[in-house]
Amino acid sequence: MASNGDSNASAKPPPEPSPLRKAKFFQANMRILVTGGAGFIGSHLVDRLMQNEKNEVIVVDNYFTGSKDNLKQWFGHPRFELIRHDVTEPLLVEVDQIYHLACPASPIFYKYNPVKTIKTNVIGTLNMLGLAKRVGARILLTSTSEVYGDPLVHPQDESYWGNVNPIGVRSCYDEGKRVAETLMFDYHRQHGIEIRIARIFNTYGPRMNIDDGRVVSNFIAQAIRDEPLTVQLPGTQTRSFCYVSDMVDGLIRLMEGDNTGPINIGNPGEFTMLELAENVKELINPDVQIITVENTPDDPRQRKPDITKAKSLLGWEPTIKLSDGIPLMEDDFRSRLGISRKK
Ligand SMILES: NC(=O)c1ccc[n+]([C@@H]2O[C@H](COP(=O)([O-])OP(=O)(O)OC[C@H]3O[C@@H](n4cnc5c(N)ncnc54)[C@H](O)[C@@H]3O)[C@@H](O)[C@H]2O)c1
Ligand SMILES: O=C(O)[C@H]1O[C@H](OP(=O)(O)OP(=O)(O)OC[C@H]2O[C@@H](n3ccc(=O)[nH]c3=O)[C@H](O)[C@@H]2O)[C@H](O)[C@@H](O)[C@@H]1O
Repeated sequence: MASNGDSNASAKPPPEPSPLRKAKFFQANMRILVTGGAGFIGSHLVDRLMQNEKNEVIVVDNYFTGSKDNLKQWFGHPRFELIRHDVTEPLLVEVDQIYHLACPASPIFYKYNPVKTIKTNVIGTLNMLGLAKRVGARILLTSTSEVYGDPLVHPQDESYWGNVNPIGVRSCYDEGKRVAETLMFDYHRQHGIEIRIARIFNTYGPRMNIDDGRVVSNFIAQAIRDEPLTVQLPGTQTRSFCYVSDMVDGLIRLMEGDNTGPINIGNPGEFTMLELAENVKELINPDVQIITVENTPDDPRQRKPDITKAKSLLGWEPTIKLSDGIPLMEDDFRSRLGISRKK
């Protein structure tokens, strides 16, 4: 039985998986559902899952922030299926594992339609838990460091309950994810569902939307286009940036391991936004200007994961440092923007 590393919270055994899983001559693949699989992290996760020829991957996505383009390498593949579907509606598929990522992640997108963001987090997670219960699937939720709000404890470990504004403009996302975590544990305790919760810290890499609005994609696109890097005030706020391949590795280890979580997955290297801008300037365009602009309400002032649990329970730690990850992302952005390096 899985544990959260501290105690065994489950009251019931998990539901039986499909009888096919125990069939003597069963040859078929592990069927894996990835919600939000057309998005940034989801599409990289799909690439990794598809490398294992025992996996069949089903993606559902409503394309709000994701794109079919991120998955075009798998179109027509016999082990791959893509369904346009909104997770706020029930879904009937027969699967063994569910990676539940569907949710807009960039603040400008999750604040665009906050009621829909809440519905996606609450009703969407409820629907995916209902599916997990019906078919006996293991389900992993991609929660967020935003459950810690504007943290008063630094770095953040999983035992910290957070400092979250329940009525602010970010609440649709951070409170939404907190309720999603609650639902996961209630289904685990009440129905024995096998759950996994990853608390993801800021992740970056190729395939982020160029106009995504998140800080790394903004700075890289601005540096390539020779536009000033917009550091939101005060500029001393910190974030810790994890390269997407490390993130995907952590998510798969969590899914395959024996611990429910929540487990922080992120890179503990901590940077102020001014330092990040200086790094991007140095690596991509030493002539670019750095300017300060107004910030948005409730922006967390500091963020850095304590990854002791990920190290000890998953044997995971990040391998790619920011100065190596930024050039990899620059290559992708340059090819999509059609702007080559200056000679
Ligand atoms: N990238 C990060 O730094 C980060 C940090 C913490 C948590 N997360 C979580 O990881 C997950 C993926 O984030 P991402 O950065 O890849 O974001 P993303 O916006 O690129 O991907 C989210 C995907 O979900 C889809 N989606 C949104 N609402 C949906 C709905 N109602 N029904 C079906 N599909 C829907 C979008 O179209 C998109 O393809 C999200 O759950 C996010 O909260 C990401
Ligand atoms: O890791 C997480 O848990 C969360 O991190 C991000 O949220 P946030 O850290 O606010 O992401 P950004 O919008 O990239 O902002 C990071 C910092 O950069 C600053 N920023 C942003 C954009 C910009 O152009 N300039 C700038 O200085 C912001 O003020 C903020 O302090 C993600 O977008 C969430 O989906 C995710 O859940």
